[in-house]
Formats: sequence, structure tokens, C-alpha cells
Amino acid sequence: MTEVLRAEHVHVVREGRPILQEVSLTVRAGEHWALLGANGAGKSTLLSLLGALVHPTRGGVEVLGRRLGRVDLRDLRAYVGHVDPRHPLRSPLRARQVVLTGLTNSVEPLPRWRPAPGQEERAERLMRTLGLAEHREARWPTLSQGQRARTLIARALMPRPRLLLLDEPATGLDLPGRELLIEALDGLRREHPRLATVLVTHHLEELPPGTTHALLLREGRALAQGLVGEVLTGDQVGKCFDLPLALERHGGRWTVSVRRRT
Ligand SMILES: Nc1ncnc2c1ncn2[C@@H]1O[C@H](COP(=O)(O)OP(=O)(O)OP(=O)(O)O)[C@@H](O)[C@H]1O
Repeated sequence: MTEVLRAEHVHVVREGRPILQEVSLTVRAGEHWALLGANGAGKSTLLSLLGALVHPTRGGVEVLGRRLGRVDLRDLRAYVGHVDPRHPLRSPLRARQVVLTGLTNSVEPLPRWRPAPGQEERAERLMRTLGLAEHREARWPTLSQGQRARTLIARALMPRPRLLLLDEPATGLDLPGRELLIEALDGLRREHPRLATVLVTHHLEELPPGTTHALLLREGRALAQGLVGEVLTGDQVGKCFDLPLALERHGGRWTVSVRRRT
């Protein structure tokens, strides 16, 4: 399968402190990774590296065979959609307009830029896939957090990225909002079978059933990685979060509980 992304022996040091140490990860087309770890484990830092937003202090990152450092970061970013729930939009754009800004990779629409008819059709199609058809004309400040999260996913997909990075997309969503998001992500995976995704979360309950692989991060190091069935065990996830955990999987979804010490 085509390799979309490869990080090898990556280290990140900030202000003299190691934030990531010896992390290696290969993501192939059609794989859906969960990146799990406690607060401060280094998940967002790793996601920024994978999204070619920052350079590693040591080690190498390749996006579609192009090595960070040898080619312009901006060129690599075109292949990677990054969904950041802290999207800094201030103006009351309509959902449809927000989705189209994915093509110019800007927060606001660029002056005088107009989408081609094919691009408008793609925006409509993505909004339908993400369950946003009836909200296409709604303005950003009036959208719920869940609707915003799905709008940002559609926006990130506009330039047809090969890899989609999702940083805690279910943060702040209520139960129906979370379930709509998970359903939309699974729909997306069915419709774009070669798209690869990496989703950061603290909560196993938020993982879509289509998740194929997982990486557990603890204090900046990879504790375990590989196929979900092998990585997401009570033992390993428990080590990752420093708690005695029991994990169960029903209908493709995970539930987790803390084992009480007797
Ligand atoms: N620019 C920076 N300078 C110094 N320390 C940083 C910098 N960026 C991140 N850190 C630190 O690195 C560690 C990892 O941060 P990161 O945001 O990657 O963790 P995370 O796993 O995403 O955490 P959370 O679940 O809380 O979002 C944290 O201790 C954070 O304070």
C-alpha cells in the first residue's frame, strides 16, 4: 500500500526539554490511526510534525516521499488536511464559504478569489457527506460546535489531501454531536478509501469503528503501536494513562472502565 507518511526516530526538544523522543510512525493509504495519550504526552506536537507545521529537532519526516527540510513546508502542507478545533475565524462567514477557504488555505476568503463550478460542487458533496447539507447557508457564529467540527473537516478535504489530521475533533461535543461526527468520519472513509487519517484523542469512546491502527504515547515516547486489535488492550492503554483499565469493544466501538483495586 502507498506510504503517505513516515516519521523516523523523531525527537522534538523545546526550551531544552524533550517533548518527543525516538518516535517512528508509518501511515499508509487507507489506514486510520488513533493517537492516544494523557495530557502533555506530546500528541499535538507529533500531529504538528506530521502536518509539516514544524520541523523535528532530530530525525526525519517524509510526506508522500518528500522529506521535510528538503522541500518547502508549504508545498507539503497541500497534501495534508489539518483540522484544528481552535480555527481562528472571526467573521460571520456561511458554512459553505468556510468550506471553500480550504482551497486557498486561508481563514478568510481571499479578495477577488472565486471558486470554479467544479470546486463549488465538491464543497456541496463534502457537506452532504458530513451531514451539513441543511446548514450550508448558516453563519459560522450560529453553528453548533459539532456542526463547526464537521465544517472544518469538509474544509480540510477541499484540496483533496492524502492525509487528514484531526486534533481532538470531538472536544466539547455533546453525545449526539459526537455520534454525528463519528458517523461522518466513517462515511468519509467509505467514500474516500485511499484517504489516510490520524486522529488525536484522550477518549477511546470517541474512536470511529473504522479505526485501523493506534499509537500510544506516554511522556513523549511511543509505548505501543500497530493494529488496533493488538495495541488497544487494557494492559497497554492502562500503562499509557497510568491507571488499571479494562477495555471492551462492541459493534466496533470501545468502552473503558477503571478496575477498582480490592
Ligand atoms: N513550544 C513549546 N515550548 C515549550 N514546551 C512546549 C511547547 N509546546 C509544547 N510544550 C510542552 O510539551 C508537552 C507536550 O505538549 P503537547 O501539546 O504536544 O501534548 P498533548 O499530548 O497534545 O497534550 P494535551 O492532551 O494536553 O493536549 C507539554 O508538556 C507542553 O507543555
